[in-house]
Amino acid sequence: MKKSPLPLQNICGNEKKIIGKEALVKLLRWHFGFSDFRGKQLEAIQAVLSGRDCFCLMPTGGGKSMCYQIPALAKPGIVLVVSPLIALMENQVMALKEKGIAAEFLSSTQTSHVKNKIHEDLDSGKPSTRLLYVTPELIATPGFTSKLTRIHARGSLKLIAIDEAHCISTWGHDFRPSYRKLSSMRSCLPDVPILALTATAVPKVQKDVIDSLCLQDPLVLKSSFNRPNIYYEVRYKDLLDDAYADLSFVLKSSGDVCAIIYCLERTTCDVLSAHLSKNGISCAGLNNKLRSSVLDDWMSSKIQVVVATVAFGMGIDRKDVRIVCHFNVPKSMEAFYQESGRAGRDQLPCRSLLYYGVDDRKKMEFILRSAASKQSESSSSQDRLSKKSISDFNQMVEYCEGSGCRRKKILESFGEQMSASLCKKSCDACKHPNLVAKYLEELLTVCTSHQRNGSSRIFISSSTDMTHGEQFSEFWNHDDEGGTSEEDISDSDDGTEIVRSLAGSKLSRKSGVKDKIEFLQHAEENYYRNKNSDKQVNKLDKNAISETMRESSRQRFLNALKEAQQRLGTLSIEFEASAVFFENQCYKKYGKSGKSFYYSQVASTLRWIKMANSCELTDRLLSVIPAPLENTLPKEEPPKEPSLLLQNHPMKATDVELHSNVGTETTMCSPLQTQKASLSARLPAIPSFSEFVNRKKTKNNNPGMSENQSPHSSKKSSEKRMRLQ
Ligand SMILES: Nc1ncnc2c1ncn2[C@@H]1O[C@H](COP(=O)(O)OP(=O)(O)OP(=O)(O)O)[C@@H](O)[C@H]1O
Ligand SMILES: [Mg+2]
Repeated sequence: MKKSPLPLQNICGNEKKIIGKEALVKLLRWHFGFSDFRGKQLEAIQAVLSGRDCFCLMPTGGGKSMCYQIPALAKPGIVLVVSPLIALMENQVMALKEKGIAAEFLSSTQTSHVKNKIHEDLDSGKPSTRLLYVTPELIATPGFTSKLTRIHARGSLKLIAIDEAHCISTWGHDFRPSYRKLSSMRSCLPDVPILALTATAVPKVQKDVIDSLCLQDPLVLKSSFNRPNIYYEVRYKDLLDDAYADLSFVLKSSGDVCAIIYCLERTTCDVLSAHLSKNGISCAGLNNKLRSSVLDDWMSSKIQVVVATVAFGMGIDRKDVRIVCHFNVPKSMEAFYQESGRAGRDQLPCRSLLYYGVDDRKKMEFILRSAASKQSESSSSQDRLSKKSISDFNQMVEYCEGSGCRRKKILESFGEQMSASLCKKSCDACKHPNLVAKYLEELLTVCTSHQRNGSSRIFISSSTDMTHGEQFSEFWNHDDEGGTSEEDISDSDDGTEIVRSLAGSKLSRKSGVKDKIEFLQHAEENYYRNKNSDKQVNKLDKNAISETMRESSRQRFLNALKEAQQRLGTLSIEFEASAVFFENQCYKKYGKSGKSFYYSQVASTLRWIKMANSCELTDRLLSVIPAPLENTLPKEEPPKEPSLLLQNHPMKATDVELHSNVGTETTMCSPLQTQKASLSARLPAIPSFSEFVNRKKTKNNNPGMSENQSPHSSKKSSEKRMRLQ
């Protein structure tokens, strides 16, 4: 049941004075049911309520959100919360609304109807909204800045909270270019206090955050990074027969506990989650398509184990995570600390498990070196980034390959001194020192013998595609952030673009060492060539889809279809024409939007081909290419509005007829048609992301309109929406 807000008369007032602890605790109890403040919460709250800037460094799960949620309830007016992820904003707003607190968020995922209502409230002079969550991209738009200035002029803006503030620093592990734009807030809204919150800030990042946000004489609050309830442990892949089986065993023997497994690549997530599920573990891989449903199932304990890339979890508040496993070595101690810190937010005992492999290490080193060059154009800052990311990663390697207390290593990497006795045997190195020493010795032997045999196994397990130096991803590229988009793109696979874009290798397990070395040399040459030529390429060209890219996509479709044939046996399709068809579909849908979207569509179609059975494949191709399949498709049709393409296609009408005939006139159909009919009944056409979003928007905007209803009437608005994307 919703709780009405605690009357504020006794506590509120716009004047900048310290509000007493008692009144604030009363708010905490009334709205959140907690008996007292934790750590430095109270100090942070009192500081911002008195109008002072504050930099708040608290460990993951330490309760940073409360530092801006209580101020929102203590005084009238709005607290603006800048958050890097749409999923994170949605979760927090939902949780606050359930408590009866007037919180809203603004993002591109909302319908214009919802957005308008929020804007109406903001413009109303006396807004009822207490907490307004926004993305950094939105803050930077001139329209929103002037709106904030107006709200502020009316005296209704009382605090700006910047969550995950380390994203502003290029020294941080999760740098977001869009966060840089927040530096203008101080000049636009000079006397509104700013609260910067983060769980990860080495001294350099801390200084960078404070400087970049122009915090004035901020109260700097720091809590210890120690997470005493986490047991830290490393397992060595090179010493295990089968790391998958080992992880299965660990999870099973821990009981049906809640866990997050982090992998470097999405393909590993899929394979690993399939393996775990086969072994009876309640588990799902968090890929793009299933993203929100898996997240919902995991948050509501329908599934216990989620296998995801590191994009998952920032700010996700499931308290009872008992195991966080890194199946590949993380890129830095900061990243590792943040991710492993998602375990045990309820302060109860939990475990951080890291599977370390020498191959993984080499792969990550390559990725980081290449990523540094991609991120920066000036050679000096490139050098700096490259050195920094490699030295950050070396800390992680030392954590795994070095002897001594793991906890001590974590804390020391954040500049915190700790005596080994503080660990109280809560890491494998302190609890089983002899065993860990033995493992490290064995690891050394394994590595030496690899080197002696010249059989470095770099990249052998990668399955990501990399063709002609182009990387394929199903998600938006953060390169696009600096573009023209006025809205946020914060729901992309956050923070992983570095890894994602460079993790690929087309070397298979079967390639010989010579091939691998040649490939690496080639990659290195390409990398330096691109590095120089990139400078001359403007944004527009970078986003254009060249004929070479298109050809390579066709080739990828062809390969995927041939693989599908091997997997499925006979496939009665014409391969080349089908490959051209699939590529054309991607190009038609996203040719104008640019290569990120185009790749996104190519990648998801490829994944679909890899998973489809022969009926599904035949059906998809039959529904658009008149049988017999011929290579007669126009190669360069202008892009059309996707939903109309689908809905208006002549074959769609046949689909509907066949659909309605199922069970009555099936004898009239050929076996293939019968198959198609039943498939039409089971399988709706796979919508692309934009189709999905547009349909959703259409539905929301026209609640009376059913999904099957012809969209002709709304054609104009659909086109408009497409243009906006
Ligand atoms: N004073 C308190 N007493 C008890 N529980 C609290 C208190 N303050 C916050 N919590 C709870 O602690 C959990 C973690 O809080 P929160 O999500 O704000 O952490 P955080 O510091 O933002 O973590 P992260 O760095 O992972 O985002 C939440 O479930 C929250 O309800
Ligand atoms: Mg948080």
